[in-house]
Amino acid sequence: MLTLEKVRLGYDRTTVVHDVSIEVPDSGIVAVLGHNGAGKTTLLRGAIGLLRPMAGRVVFDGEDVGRLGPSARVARGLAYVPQGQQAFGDLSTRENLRLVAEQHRAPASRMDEVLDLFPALAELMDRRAGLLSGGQRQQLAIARALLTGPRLLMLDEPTEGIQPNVVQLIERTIVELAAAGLAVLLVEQHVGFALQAASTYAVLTSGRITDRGEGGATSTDTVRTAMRI
Ligand SMILES: Nc1ncnc2c1ncn2[C@@H]1O[C@H](COP(=O)(O)OP(=O)(O)OP(=O)(O)O)[C@@H](O)[C@H]1O
Repeated sequence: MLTLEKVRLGYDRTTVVHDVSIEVPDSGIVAVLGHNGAGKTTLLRGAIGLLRPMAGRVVFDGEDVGRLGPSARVARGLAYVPQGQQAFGDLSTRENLRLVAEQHRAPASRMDEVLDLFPALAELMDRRAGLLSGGQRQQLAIARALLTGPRLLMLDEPTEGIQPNVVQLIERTIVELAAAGLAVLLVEQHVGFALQAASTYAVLTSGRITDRGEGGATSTDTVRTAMRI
């Protein structure tokens, strides 16, 4: 579904991601694992169109989308949940959701499905997003991405800095979404859940892929060695 072909990304004259190739198939979870500063966020920013590739191609459903901006890529079925539980803090949960739903002409049934996934949000519809906990705001951020009706969901460290009970909920939801047919590209610095849930993984070290293979707990030792942990 999404192919990054020898993609080079960076800022001004600094190259951060060096000719990286990654294939995300039509279904299942692909994990990109790497330490802080490895270039994981930069890679996702290139995939969604916040950064233009300096070299290489970003191909989605056979189309080279490398020159398209984020809205055009979202319209084609890509969605991106950045790190840090972003939402419009002054708007309520409902307003945050409605903004996306209206912009993407989401049918009412999609809103119902999303709220079924995150029942806690349904109880917090009138609360300002700025007053939500980190875990609640992360659920809101994923819900907003799902309202765009994606076929591929890209998540940047979705459980970072979140209380443990919500971590489990988010992990369970990611697995459920993937089981229901959504393709997922999950970027993580922690090996545990991401590797276990993934069909395939790649280790990113200083902007280069240093190891890749099949997901699952059996790959843990290989990945830990590749990441030097
Ligand atoms: N806007 C920017 N301008 C210049 N350099 C940047 C910018 N954003 C990130 N970088 C640099 O790019 C490198 C990779 O950062 P990136 O955020 O992609 O890594 P990461 O693997 O996602 O790390 P983390 O887990 O800390 O988010 C770092 O050296 C960082 O300082």
